[in-house]
Amino acid sequence: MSSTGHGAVPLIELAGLNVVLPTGEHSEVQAVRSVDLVVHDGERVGLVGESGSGKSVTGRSIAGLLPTSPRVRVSGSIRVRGQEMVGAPAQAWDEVRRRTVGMIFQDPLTFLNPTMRIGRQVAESIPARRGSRQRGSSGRASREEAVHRFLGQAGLPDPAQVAASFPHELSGGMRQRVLIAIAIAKEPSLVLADEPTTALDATVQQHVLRTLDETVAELGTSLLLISHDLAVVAGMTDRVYVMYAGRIVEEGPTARVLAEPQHEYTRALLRSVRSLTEADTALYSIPLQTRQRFAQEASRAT
Ligand SMILES: Nc1ncnc2c1ncn2[C@@H]1O[C@H](COP(=O)(O)OP(=O)(O)OP(=O)(O)O)[C@@H](O)[C@H]1O
Repeated sequence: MSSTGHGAVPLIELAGLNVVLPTGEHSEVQAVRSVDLVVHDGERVGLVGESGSGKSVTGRSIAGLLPTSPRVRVSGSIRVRGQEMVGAPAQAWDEVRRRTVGMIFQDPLTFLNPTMRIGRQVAESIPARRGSRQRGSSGRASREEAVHRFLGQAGLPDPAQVAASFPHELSGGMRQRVLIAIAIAKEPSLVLADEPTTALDATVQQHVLRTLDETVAELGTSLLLISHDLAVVAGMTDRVYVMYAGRIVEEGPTARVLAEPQHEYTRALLRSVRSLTEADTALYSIPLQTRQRFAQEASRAT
């Protein structure tokens, strides 16, 4: 039993992970350096750090979505439910993405197929095993019902209309909710959200984060939330990793890390949030409910 009281096999376990990426014909960058990171079932974990610190490359490693160039070098260990994935065949990664990890990225337009109606894109991420029992028109009807339910769960007010739309017909906030619907339709064990609201304006950010917060809670899935915004991560996670220059520099319960940051870089991140708070613009992106929870946890931790 681990110190966090969870079972012995974590959902995700990175151990000593290194990732080197080519940046030019004769140059490369080590984006991830000796990273240890664990996500247990049902946990909400944050990965925070400034732009370029290696968060996305870490997230992509977990989803098997690193660039395919032979010059990409990955060493160390990536375990998904105990199964070693470094060096695993592409089909094994397909399986992880189909069953275990649902992803939400910053830019929905690069993820969505522009020529396919939203309904079909959501339907395609529903595992086949669920539709296979009912064939024919009743199977189609129940699939359509499921698509509408997932779109509704992701906070889209008129699921039927959204399902009939193409991506370009929706607003940025709606497209981001579609990504949430696609991610949860797989009933994944982990929702991996990489800067899910960074491209949205503040009010829409707040709504989308609240939806993500509620949906993850409702489904009981784990969450790995990647963000440069400490305020967002503070409001939605129980444990946080702080990343700087490819390394994890600090890890712990979110409330403790915020209340007693050990690393100078974490203190600097916190100072930037606090100075924004003074200007009354910080925490703008945190849903009210989670902001209150953060405030309570922070006061308990001090
Ligand atoms: N496909 C890629 N090819 C080459 N280098 C890359 C690639 N993706 C990221 N990098 C480099 O890896 C390092 C880490 O980038 P990463 O995107 O993980 O940072 P990040 O913390 O997620 O920041 P951001 O939020 O800006 O994406 C950076 O030096 C970046 O330039």
